[in-house]
Amino acid sequence: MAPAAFVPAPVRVPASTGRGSLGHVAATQGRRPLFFGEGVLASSHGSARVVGAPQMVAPPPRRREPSSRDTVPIDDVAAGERERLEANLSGGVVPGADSPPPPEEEEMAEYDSRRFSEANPPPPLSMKDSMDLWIENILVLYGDKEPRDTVPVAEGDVSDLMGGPFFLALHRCFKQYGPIYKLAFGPKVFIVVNDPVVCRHILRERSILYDKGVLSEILEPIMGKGLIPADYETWKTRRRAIVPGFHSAWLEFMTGMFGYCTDGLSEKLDGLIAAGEGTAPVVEMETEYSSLALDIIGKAVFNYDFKSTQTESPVIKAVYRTLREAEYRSTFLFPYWKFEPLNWIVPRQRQFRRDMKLVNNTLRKLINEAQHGKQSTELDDLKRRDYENVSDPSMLRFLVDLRGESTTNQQLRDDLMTMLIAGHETTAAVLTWATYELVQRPDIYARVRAEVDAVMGDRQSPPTFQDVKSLNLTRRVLAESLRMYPEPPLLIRRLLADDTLPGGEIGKPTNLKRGTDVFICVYSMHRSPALWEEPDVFNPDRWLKPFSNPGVEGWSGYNPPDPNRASLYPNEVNADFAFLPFGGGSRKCVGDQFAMLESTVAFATLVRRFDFSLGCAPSEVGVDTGATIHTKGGMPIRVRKRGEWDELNEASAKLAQQ
Ligand code: HEM
Repeated sequence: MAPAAFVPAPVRVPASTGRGSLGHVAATQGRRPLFFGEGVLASSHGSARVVGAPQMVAPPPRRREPSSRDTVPIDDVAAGERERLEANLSGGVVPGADSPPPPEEEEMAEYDSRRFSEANPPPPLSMKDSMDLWIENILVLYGDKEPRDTVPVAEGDVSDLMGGPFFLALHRCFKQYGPIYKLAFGPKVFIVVNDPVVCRHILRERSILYDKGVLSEILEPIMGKGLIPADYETWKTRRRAIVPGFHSAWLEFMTGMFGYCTDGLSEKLDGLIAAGEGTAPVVEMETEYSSLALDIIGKAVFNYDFKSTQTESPVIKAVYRTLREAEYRSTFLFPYWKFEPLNWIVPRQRQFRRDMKLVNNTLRKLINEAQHGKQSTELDDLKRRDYENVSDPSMLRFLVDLRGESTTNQQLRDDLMTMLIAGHETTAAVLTWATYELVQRPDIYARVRAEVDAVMGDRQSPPTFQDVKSLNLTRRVLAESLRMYPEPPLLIRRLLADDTLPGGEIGKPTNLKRGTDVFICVYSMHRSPALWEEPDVFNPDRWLKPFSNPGVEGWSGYNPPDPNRASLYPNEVNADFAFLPFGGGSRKCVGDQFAMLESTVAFATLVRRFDFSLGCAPSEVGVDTGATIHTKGGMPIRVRKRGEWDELNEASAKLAQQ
């Protein structure tokens, strides 16, 4: 791909805390890296061992036309997921893969990627693997060994990376070095990729070769063996059990619950407006969305009403601190909390232990109650359950009742905790940034309002599952928010066998050694001028147009989803891995449809009842990161009763004349 694609473009993001750019370009093979320093980013693991592995060059990725299996009808979400999963689990590389032909046995080295399949995963990394990779990197660093790849090395100082949100620092690197580059901290090397073809390879075609690496180490103390950090065998079993839980009857019932919980937030906003006595209050909406998402996920996952939009309790506080700790830890690439004495000395760690105890006790109680009322039921009967008339419609109940699934209470606790964390801040962030963008575009806001009015008619009740299917622009607004603010902005992987990344946009395959840590910077890919027209502009209508980029190898072009048949929301498949709001491949988010339905219902409900405008200058909204993209100091939104914001009314009037 021509380097011109990476001419720096102004990135329109809210004011960040980031500083300066990373020094100058280091030619790939020449100068040695770089970021010696505090070593904050050094991971304790992450190296590899190669036993005489011949370096293979993968064939160039073929252009892949979307096939019928790529689109998942919303009415059959769980079935589609299961089909995908079963195909993945049935052995061999994931279907649809541009995989090389099977090699001759004697050609295969110990960690040759082609040897492995879902049925025969690569062995976990050992200490020796880590040492081997470190030694190789040190030899390369001192010029005693040729690097095995030609990937540019981002040079600079570690403080350049640490001076603000990490993903923004990576985005600066992306603009300087292109779609694949390396961050090197002495002997510790991270490969950063932002190319759809390479992402497809890592997430789908060779997903078996990549585990969650440092992310698992960080999250394991909180999530245990939940899906995100779980070892492969546990993940395989639990994902099989959990995915069918998101079946369409349950999602439909949940849609009603999303509306019910949003009504709680609406009542609170009504109260604040009334208390303002004529002055529209400025409400910190990031916090409100966070409370709403907590209420929803608590009800959905274990039928627990946090009522956090209305009250505060010790459990809520403990949950929040635990969630914050999970986020805080995911910004550290060195798991210092694994050093046990610190857990007793550092006040933050002591607080964390107390919080975990309280949260675990609450979860244990709920799990015991669910086990008590266990009614072993076939999957098909669970999918036909009359959710309107069951006392506990939660995911926990489903997992306990599912016939043939027997698991420990500890595993259930880990499953629930993982879903609580994974489904909370992510959804809150989508709503926060969608609001931020929309209030700056009264023209689009007026159209969303008109759409919601048209679909809802005179009904005051929240949107239903059927309504969501008609809220086309509203759904595109949320998809566009996820493009501009992907949650999380980075995906983290570690390679478990030697592998060759396809050329992708840089046109050259890249050889990687077992143990290499890889970051997929989704944020950069979603804002790449090579893939998106005016990537920094909020334009929900971009999702209406098919487009393609012939400059990108393997790019088959984005196909807008067909609302009559396909997934209601743009996704990684119809965008051919250029859009990764929920990841992709076998580790794709299990809660994607749940989250999008939730955001659509909440957003439409609020748009119908209130006029939101920004309570400060756009540039005053700063960006920060944990696992998701947060604001630096909140999202101040002026809240008025519907019809009281003049600019929006004018835009609506103009729209009516057209
Ligand atoms: C807008 C909201 C959400 C976003 C943007 C989001 C995003 C993601 C992404 C990008 C991944 C893949 C991570 C990776 O590949 O490393 C993921 C995984 C996951 N998400 Fe979500 N998520 C959201 C909501 C939810 C909800 C509501 C739930 C549960 C109810 C959930 C549960 C999970 C789980 C369990 C995984 C791990 C899947 C696995 O490894 O098999 N997420 N999510």
